[in-house]
Amino acid sequence: MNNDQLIAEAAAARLKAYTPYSNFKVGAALLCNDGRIFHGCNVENASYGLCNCAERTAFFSAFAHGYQPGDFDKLAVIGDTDGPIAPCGACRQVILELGGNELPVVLSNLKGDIVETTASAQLPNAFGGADLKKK
Ligand SMILES: O=c1ccn([C@H]2C[C@H](O)[C@@H](CO)O2)c(=O)[nH]1
Ligand SMILES: [Zn+2]
Repeated sequence: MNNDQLIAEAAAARLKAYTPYSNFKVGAALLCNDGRIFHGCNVENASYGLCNCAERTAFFSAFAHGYQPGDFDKLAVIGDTDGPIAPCGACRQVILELGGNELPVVLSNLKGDIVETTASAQLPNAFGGADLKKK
C-alpha cells in the first residue's frame, strides 16, 4: 500500500463526513500492520465541542475492532486545504499515543499536495502517559 493508495482511501472516507456546520470535510485512512484499513471522517454536532475529527474517528474505529497501540503502519489524512491538511492539536495528541512516536503520517489535500511526517514530529515535547507516573 503506497501513499497515493492510502490517500485515495482517505479521500473516499472524506465523502462520508457529516459536516452541516463547517461544511469542511476531512477523511482519514489508518493502515494496520496486518493490512487492514480503518477509515475516518469528521462527524459534527450542533453542540460544536462534540465534533469528532476524521483522524480520531479512524483510530477509535480501529480500537473498537480490537486493534491496539503497535498495530499501525501509517495514517493518511486529506482535506480541502491550500496546503496539506494540518491535524488539530487534539488529534496530534491522540495520534501520538495510539499510533506511536514513529507512526508515518501522510497529510494531503484535494490538489495533490502531500507531505509525510511522523506522529512525534507533529507534536514536539508532548505530554504522555509516562508523565502521569512521576510522583
Ligand atoms: O485535521 C482536521 C481538521 C479539522 N477537522 C474537522 C473538525 C471539524 O468538523 C471541521 C472544522 O474544523 O473539520 C478534522 O476532522 N480534521
Ligand atoms: Zn482533530
